[in-house]
Amino acid sequence: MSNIKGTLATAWRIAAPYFSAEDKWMGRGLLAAVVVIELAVVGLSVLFNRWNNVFYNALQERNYDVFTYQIIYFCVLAAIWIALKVYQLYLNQWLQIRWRKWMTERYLGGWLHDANHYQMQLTGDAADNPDQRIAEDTQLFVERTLALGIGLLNAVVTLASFVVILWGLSNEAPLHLFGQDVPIPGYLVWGALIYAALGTALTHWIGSPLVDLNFRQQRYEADFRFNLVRARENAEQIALLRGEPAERDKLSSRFSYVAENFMRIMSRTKRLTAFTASYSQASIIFPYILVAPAFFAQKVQLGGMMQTASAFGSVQDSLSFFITAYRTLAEWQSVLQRLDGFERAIEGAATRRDNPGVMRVPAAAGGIELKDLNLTLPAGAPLISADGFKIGDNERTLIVGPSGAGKSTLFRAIAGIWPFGSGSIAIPADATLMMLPQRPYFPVGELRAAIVYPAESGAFSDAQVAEVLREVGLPALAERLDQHGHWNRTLSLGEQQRLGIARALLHAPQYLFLDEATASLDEPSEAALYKLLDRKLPGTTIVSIGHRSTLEAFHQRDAVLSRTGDGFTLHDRAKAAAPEVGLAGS
Ligand SMILES: Nc1ncnc2c1ncn2[C@@H]1O[C@H](COP(=O)(O)OP(=O)(O)OP(=O)(O)O)[C@@H](O)[C@H]1O
Repeated sequence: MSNIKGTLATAWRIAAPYFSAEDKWMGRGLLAAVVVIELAVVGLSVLFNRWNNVFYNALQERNYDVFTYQIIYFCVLAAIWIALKVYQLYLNQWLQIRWRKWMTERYLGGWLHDANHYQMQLTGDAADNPDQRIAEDTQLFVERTLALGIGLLNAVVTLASFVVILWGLSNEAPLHLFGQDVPIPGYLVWGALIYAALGTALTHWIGSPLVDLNFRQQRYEADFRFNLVRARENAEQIALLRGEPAERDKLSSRFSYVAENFMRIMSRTKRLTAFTASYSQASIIFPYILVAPAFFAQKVQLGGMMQTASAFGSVQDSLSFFITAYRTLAEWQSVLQRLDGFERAIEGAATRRDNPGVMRVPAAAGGIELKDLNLTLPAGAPLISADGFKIGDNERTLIVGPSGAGKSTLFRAIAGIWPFGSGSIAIPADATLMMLPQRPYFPVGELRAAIVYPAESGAFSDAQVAEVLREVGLPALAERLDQHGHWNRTLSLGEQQRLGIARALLHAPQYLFLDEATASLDEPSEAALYKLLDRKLPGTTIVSIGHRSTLEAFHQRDAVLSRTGDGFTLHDRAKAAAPEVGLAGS
């Protein structure tokens, strides 16, 4: 019971916000229309039920006039029923797409707000495969919630209407056993109730493992898809390393989880279907068995018996709602669990972002200052400490240190996406920062948009883009600005790094952080790019991470991460006299 309450509370938490959002009037209006149509459909089924009585009596009495009248009456009812069904589906789908659009935008907003998506990945929150949650689960949630909600409404209203009819029919055709009337008021209603209650309990008993199995199935499918995408994205590496057999084994093993779990679903579904199919077949003859004694004792006409069978069928259908909807319910519950986990993961990421261990505070003066900073890994192991380390405006600083010391993590903390640790990073309010990694990201699409990312495609003129391309040594690309492509795949890493510098030149941030951003270039090209940065971005503070000693010449200041205890400490290194070819004054 508490499980049902919990599930309904979760469903409400996920579903309700749409109906009080900006689109609420449209959403409520469409929902109301769908509900009203459903009620009208139930009303029609009551009329159809009465029609049974009159129609079959006319047949029994061979009354041609009543027969033809009833055929015409049936056609009118059927025409109205068809129109209602058509519009019910149409309006239902209209509501589905509006609701889903709203939910998708909300989830995209939460997931891609600040660095929530990164935080969720960092801590491995219970939100594997967000793509599946946003794309597939929202669609399933909206569709299944409406199907189940409307189905339940239909079941309740049908039950109420037909219980009354069945009660009346029980009086018309009293239970007749062994030549005697057995006066049980509403015995047809009780018969239907007992029959459905037994069926529901057995269905739940057989089908309950399906909830968990469906949940797992979705996860295995998503894992398999994710690994296929990774293999596609890393095709070159896999081909160069001749990693195909390893990939094939890995993918086959992922798929074996999909197949094994599916086999379990199949065997469970087989048992469930065997039961539900027998149950629904039995329910066709069950009412005749109940009424037959009264019919053969001439206590009731053929029409009465047919009406009873039809009413019994309706009561039976509505009471068996849970049985027929069991698979949908199981799937719906898994979808609920996944969306709930996703919403919680977004909330968790937002809470961590709002209460980070590492505070970013506005710097009173210019520059960036690391105060009593202790960065840790997500699990709490110490990584870097730095206290009173200040990077002055316009300064060019090179940070060196052993691999894995935490240099990139320091950049992440300065960018505000690494919350683990303590202390603070003072940085001017509204400062513009740009991080250039070793492997810059270019969205798939037009080259122009890939270069100016994350700005809009038209934020810079073609002349500006062409100019920086020429300066970074890629003049040929200026001819291809309109071309669509997967630039991370087609351009060499060196070209990608040049494009990264081009992006920095266009955006001209106040603070530019280069994390081995020129490491794939030869030393003369790297030197040329650093000189270009110095010339074109005179007001920009530059902090670089690099392993090459030749980089020192382009920075006024060297900082080093050296091991102290379990972690590393950031401190200045006395700079050896370097030839004046560097940025400062070259
Ligand atoms: N999300 C994470 N979860 C756990 N450990 C992490 C995570 N991200 C980074 N690390 C670990 O933190 C340490 C520092 O990583 P970081 O990338 O900052 O090193 P780095 O000094 O930039 O190394 P390199 O010079 O090789 O690029 C590494 O040991 C890395 O394995």
